[in-house]
Amino acid sequence: MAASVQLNLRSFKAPFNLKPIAKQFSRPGRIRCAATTPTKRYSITLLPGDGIGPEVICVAKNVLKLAGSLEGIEFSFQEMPMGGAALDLTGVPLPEETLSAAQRADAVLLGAIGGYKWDKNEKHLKPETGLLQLREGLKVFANLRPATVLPQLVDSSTLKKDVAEGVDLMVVRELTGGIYFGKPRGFGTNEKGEDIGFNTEVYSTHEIDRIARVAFEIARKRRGQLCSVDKANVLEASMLWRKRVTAIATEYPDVELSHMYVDNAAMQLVRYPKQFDTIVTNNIFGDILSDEASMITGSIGMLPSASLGESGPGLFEPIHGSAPDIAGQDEANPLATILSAAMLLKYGLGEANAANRIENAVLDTLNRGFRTGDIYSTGNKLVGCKEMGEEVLKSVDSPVPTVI
Ligand SMILES: NC(=O)c1ccc[n+]([C@@H]2O[C@H](COP(=O)([O-])OP(=O)(O)OC[C@H]3O[C@@H](n4cnc5c(N)ncnc54)[C@H](O)[C@@H]3O)[C@@H](O)[C@H]2O)c1
Ligand SMILES: CC(C)[C@H](C(=O)O)[C@@H](O)C(=O)O
Ligand SMILES: [Mg+2]
Repeated sequence: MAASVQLNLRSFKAPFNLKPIAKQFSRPGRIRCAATTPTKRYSITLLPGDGIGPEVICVAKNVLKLAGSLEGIEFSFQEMPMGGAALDLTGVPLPEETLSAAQRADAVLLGAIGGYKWDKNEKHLKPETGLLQLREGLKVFANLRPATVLPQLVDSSTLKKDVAEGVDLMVVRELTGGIYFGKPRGFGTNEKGEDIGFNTEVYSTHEIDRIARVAFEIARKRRGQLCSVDKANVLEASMLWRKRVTAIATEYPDVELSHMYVDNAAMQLVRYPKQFDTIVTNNIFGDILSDEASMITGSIGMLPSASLGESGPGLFEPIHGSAPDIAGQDEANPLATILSAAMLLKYGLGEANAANRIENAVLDTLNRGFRTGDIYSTGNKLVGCKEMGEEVLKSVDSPVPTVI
């Protein structure tokens, strides 16, 4: 039973009132036959990808399906190839059919992509390039990566209990700009005839302003503190970042803004993570800091994410990768993907009740002592990916209190 479930799920509350993005939270769903069957129907594009991707997606799909059905929601799932799986099948990491299926869907749930097999591929034939093309193609510029230390998992944190306990932060990562997409980039030769590789960190005012506004909106709905992380002591793109975030702050007098250099932020995250409420940062710093933040919570296998744009479907994925070292062994922790499905319901479809069912079920499963290897501590029940999924399904099925 989930009656004892207690958690500050602040990180999961719909964070925006930005008008364009807010549409995604209130999307009513399509009524198939309103008079007699109040079933809401949504189409979900599933992109299992590579490595542990298909394992965690299989589990999360079942959880999504059950939580939806208990709230009168029916899903039609369309599974499409992506990443290495798509390379093997079609020769490209993001086939046009996959992108257009994702664009047409109500929401997209991705497992993970990548693996040793494709590591030496040319850039345009890497699974990771497909992921960047997908994010760009869906125009999902705002990547929300909540990191919450669940009371049940304090002992799984690599940090001391008193440092980890109560951590509840949100990394707002800019996702479609910066060094990942900047030009020029490529390979060449320098004046000494040596090979060089180069990338460009570039941000425009527009790109910074829109992600800053998303972050301020989120901070406003959380504890009212926003820390902008940059490298403005060295990088021009960060100098503009700091200037624009400071300018946008005037629209949010109720939010307390601070700035921090990324090297210090990396250190502060393990020194005293409770100082952070909402962090806003660029694409690459957000990638790195969110992996770091995940370990405070116990495992990278716990962290979900939501990537949202101004319109169109959101993209929901765990922050971890394809974990080739444990792929195919039923060892993966599926909770990050299950919690990403909860974010899909809440942020992508505006279905907060079904999302709460999933979040509560995850807590209930942890309360009942089930743990995959990455979050295992003595006295708990060690299970694999599939069994963890089955236990979450049992918890979804039982009555759960609504989380406020
Ligand atoms: N969004 C994505 O699809 C994504 C994200 C990160 C990395 N990648 C790709 O994944 C591949 C592997 O990258 P990596 O090893 O640097 O990162 P990774 O996140 O795949 O794995 C890092 C470590 O965390 C563990 N881990 C990750 N997810 C786990 C889970 N759910 N349960 C238990 N343990 C888990 C792995 O076993 C590994 O030891 C690379 O090809 C990389 O490009 C993809
Ligand atoms: C696989 C890679 C392109 C991706 C990123 O860097 O964004 C991953 O690390 C992530 O965090 O989703
Ligand atoms: Mg990453």
